Amino acid sequence: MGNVPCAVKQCLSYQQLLREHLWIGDSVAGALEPAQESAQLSGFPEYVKIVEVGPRDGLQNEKVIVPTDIKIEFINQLSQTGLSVIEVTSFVSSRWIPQMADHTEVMKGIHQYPGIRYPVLTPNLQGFHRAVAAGATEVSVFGAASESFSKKNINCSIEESMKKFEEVVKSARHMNIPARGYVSCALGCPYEGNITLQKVTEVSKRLYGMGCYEISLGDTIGVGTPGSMKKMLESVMKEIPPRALAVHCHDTYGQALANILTALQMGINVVDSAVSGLGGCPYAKGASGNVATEDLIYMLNGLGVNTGVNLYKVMEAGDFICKAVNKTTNSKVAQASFNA
Ligand SMILES: CC(C)(COP(=O)([O-])OP(=O)([O-])OC[C@H]1O[C@@H](n2cnc3c(N)ncnc32)[C@H](O)[C@@H]1OP(=O)([O-])[O-])[C@@H](O)C(=O)NCCC(=O)NCCSC(=O)C[C@@](C)(O)CC(=O)[O-]
Repeated sequence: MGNVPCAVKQCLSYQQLLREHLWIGDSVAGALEPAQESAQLSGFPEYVKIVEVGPRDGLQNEKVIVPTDIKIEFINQLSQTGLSVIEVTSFVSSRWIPQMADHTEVMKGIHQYPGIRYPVLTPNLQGFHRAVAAGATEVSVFGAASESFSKKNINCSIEESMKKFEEVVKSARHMNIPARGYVSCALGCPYEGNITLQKVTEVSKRLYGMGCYEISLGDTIGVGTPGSMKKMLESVMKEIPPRALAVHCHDTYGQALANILTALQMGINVVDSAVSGLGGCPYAKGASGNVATEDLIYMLNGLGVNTGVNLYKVMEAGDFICKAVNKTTNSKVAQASFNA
């Protein structure tokens, strides 16, 4: 878009610019548009499912409470992008996470489109029952491989958390509600530093064994590297098949895309990300946002991997939420596109 004259740019909305001029440069065109089947590179999955966590992980750490109608509009916009999974909110204590206090209103207010799943976080039975009453049809329990993080985040030990999660997953199963499991601190803990591979594997195995259909391995503080990601996955994959694993990478040290690439090469085909790279856990101080969905799609398009997601529409949703929360996007792709 560098060759679009400035005067022209000012007359056009960014949507027009995106639609009409962004793909002028041949070098980026291949990655902005979904790849042709023939462009598929070997060694990567044909399709990657993106789990969009922006409305939940992306917003939970925002200090200023985002109005409920903005959250609903944000989720409704994301539903128009081709994403098949959008994590919408958390049924947690509003004393712990004030930003998620409107979980019921958000859940009831969004338009739930057929074919799209809208999971929510539920740490215990109380949260689960409230989520179901609000219309949730998929839930996630969220544990940690670090004792200290578990206590800080959900106020109980790993062992205690497993008992609560078992109750949730059992109840979910009786109601035919799929349950996903998170393992935080899979590549490092803000309180304990290194976490052993054995512990990450053990917690993952327990969540999988109790009936979580997918285990999302969280680099909560974004300290992982392709090397540590590889070792961690090798260990976890001894117990859980790759098709039941996802990666959830924060980008604090700028390694998220490289870590995801490593995971893809190892057979993972589910990746969590947040529009505009929003996000962070209030109990993981200093950690930056998730990998930006825009950057992930750009990379996957370039690899010839199908996601079914429209990058332009995701950028528009990212622009909407960034303006609403008065933030600049952390997505490099969005920055390059809007500033070009
Ligand atoms: C887990 C709790 C609720 C335990 O909180 P607690 O204080 O230990 O709970 P409790 O069972 O002792 O009950 C105390 C009070 O909390 C209430 N309570 C109890 N449960 C609920 C509930 N579900 N919803 C609403 N209220 C609840 C309960 O009713 C009671 O209210 P009171 O009688 O005092 O008025 C609390 O610690 C909490 O809410 N923590 C927030 C955790 C959180 O949301 N963290 C961020 C998400 S995790 C994350 O970001 C990481 C991830 C997933 O993205 C992956 C990665 O990056 O690694």
